[in-house]
Formats: sequence, structure tokens, C-alpha cells
Amino acid sequence: MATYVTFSQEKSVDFTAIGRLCIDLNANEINRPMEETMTFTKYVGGSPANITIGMSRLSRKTAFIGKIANDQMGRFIHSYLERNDIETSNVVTDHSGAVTGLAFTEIKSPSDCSILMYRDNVADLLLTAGEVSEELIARSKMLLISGTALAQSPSREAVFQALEYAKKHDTVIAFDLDYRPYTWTSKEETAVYYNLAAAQCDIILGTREEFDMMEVFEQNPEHSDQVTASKWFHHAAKIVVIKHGKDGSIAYTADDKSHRAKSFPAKVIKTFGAGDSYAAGFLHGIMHGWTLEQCMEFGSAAACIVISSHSCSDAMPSENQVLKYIEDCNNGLITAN
Ligand SMILES: Nc1ncnc2c1ncn2[C@@H]1O[C@H](COP(=O)(O)OP(=O)(O)OP(=O)(O)O)[C@@H](O)[C@H]1O
Ligand SMILES: O=C(O)C[C@@H](O)[C@H](O)C(=O)CO
Repeated sequence: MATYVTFSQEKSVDFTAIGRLCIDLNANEINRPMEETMTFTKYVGGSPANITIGMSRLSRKTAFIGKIANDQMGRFIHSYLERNDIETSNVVTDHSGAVTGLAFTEIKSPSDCSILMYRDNVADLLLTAGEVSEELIARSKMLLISGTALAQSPSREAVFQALEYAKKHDTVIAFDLDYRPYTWTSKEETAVYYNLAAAQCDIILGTREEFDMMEVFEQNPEHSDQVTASKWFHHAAKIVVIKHGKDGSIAYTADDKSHRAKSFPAKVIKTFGAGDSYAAGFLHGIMHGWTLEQCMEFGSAAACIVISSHSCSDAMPSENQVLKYIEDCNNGLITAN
């Protein structure tokens, strides 16, 4: 069996992510537009936070590098991380009066969902390079970076500093592209910073549309996944995963192979959170040394569990829940809506 990435086994933390810690307010009245939605349930959110919670539920030893507001929302996030066994030694508190980012989710139908973001003066984008702990990254087997943190200084520099420490200490780097247009000011700026970061990463995960956004200076008129993936093997990448929603995903590897796994049926409540749970499941499998097909299958099933649930973070499944979901699908017990 091919091993595409290897981890330093003497390190004490499996997985550390850097980026935003926010709040999701998910509409309770589903199948309705936001204009008619009256009540919401509060969860911890932010893509890298969701992935870290997912890894922790899968029994990985996890930590987070980020900045929270000095308010009730910030304290809610901090205590949720602690309750989920996520190390918070590098979660710093802002003292400038910045606020917690809010994501109000609109669930119009299982396939028509959107997110209304409140992200002015958010604490997560104020993390500085000097606040990133080299010591934590040195004892982490994997570092996950997430695109939104690259959108503004000083958080942009904090991510590049984290990449520098990860390279120095032989920490495997995963990049979830997590492209949220509202945080960025121009297509060129977005592509330049995404490309600079991706060039340093061992594993890159994104949707077709996210990779398209990175290709503004390139020729890929057919939007070919193979062309997209090949570019990164000239840099540091060993695995590039390109996701296609319910049509599944393809993992490309530096040995010129592509790997596919089936996706599973789901009784979908909302689509957001699919990518975060997929990432947690996939990376958990990679850390186990499973085949890429197994990693993708596990990620896809984890995604189905989250999209069949109301929340993203709180619904992240355990390993047994994912295995049971796969078994139930294989026995025809779960069908799509
Ligand atoms: N409707 C669906 N039914 C079954 N599986 C799905 C569905 N949507 C997504 N998935 C699974 O989740 C994976 C990731 O989904 P997707 O490509 O939508 O990521 P994403 O756009 O990053 O997600 P997000 O909406 O969280 O940003 C897919 O590869 C697939 O395995
Ligand atoms: O990433 C965000 O800021 C919002 C998420 O927490 C949200 O739940 C989502 O979009 C998941 O992909």
C-alpha cells in the first residue's frame, strides 16, 4: 500500500489548526427564507474550528491557534473547545474591542442553503505572527491552514509564520481552501495569496470552484482536475483532493494516479458543513495510514452525517458513528431524500 505522507510519531499532538473561531446561528425554521426565520440555534463555527472539533470527535489529540473576542461569545467558544478536549494554550484573547464573527445560515431547502456573514472587525483576523506558538507546531503531527485567514493582515502573516514553523519542525501541512468571497477584495489578491500558501502544503483539499478561483493567471479552459492537481506536484503537494458535492471527490497523487470513492446517500437537511466533516474524516484516515479510497469513503460518510444534522460542529461524528453509517448504507438502510 502506498504511503503518501508520513508523520513523526514522537510528537504529542495529532492535529493543530490555525484560523477562525466563530459562531454559527443556524435557522431553526428550516425550508424557509431568512426573511421569515425567527429563531436560531447557536453553535461554535468557522471551518477550521469545525474540522478540529471533527478530529477531536474521532479521538485525535487536537489543538487550535486562533484569536477570540473578549466577550460572552469568545468565552462560549473557549469553553466549547475545552469541553471537546481541544488544547487552547494558543487561543489568545483580543483586547482591542474586536468582535466574534457570526454566520447566520438560511436553509431554504436541502439543496438551497446560504450563509449571511457578519464579519466586520472580527477578532479571528487579528491574530499576529508573534502570537503563533512555534512550540505547539513543533509538537504537532499535522497543521491545517484554512484560506479565509489569508484574507487580511495580520492574520495572513500569522498563517505564513505557522507554515514556516511547520516546515522547520517536519509537521505535515494540510490546506483546506475554504474560499469565502466576502472576506476578499480582489480576485488577483485572492489567487496570489492562495497560491503562495498552497505551494508549501503537503495535502490540498478544495472544491472545483475553489481551485478555479486560484487559476486566474493560468490556462485550464476545460477546468480539468488533472491539470489542476499536476501543478501542485511540482511544489510540495503529495495529495490533492478535488471535491464535487454529491458527485463525490477525486484524490490525485504525485505518482500520477487518481483515486475515487463512492459517496453515500443522505437525508440532507442543509449542505454546509459537508466540506469540514469530509476534511476531518479524510485526514483522520490519512493519519491512520488507510488507503486513499478508504479515507475518501470515511470522509464522505462523515459528511453525510453532518449534512443530515442541524449543526456543523456539534454534529461531527465519532469513528463508530461513521462506520455504522457506512454499514447501514451498504445494507440499504439509508436512502437519499
Ligand atoms: N448532497 C450530498 N449527498 C451526499 N454526500 C454529499 C452531498 N454533498 C456533499 N457530500 C459529500 O461531502 C463532500 C464534500 O462536499 P462539497 O464538495 O459540497 O464540499 P464543500 O463545498 O467544501 O462543502 P461546504 O458546503 O461545507 O463548503 C463530497 O465530496 C461528498 O462526499
Ligand atoms: O466557516 C464558517 O465561518 C461558517 C461555518 O461554521 C459554517 O457552518 C459552514 O459554512 C461550514 O462549512
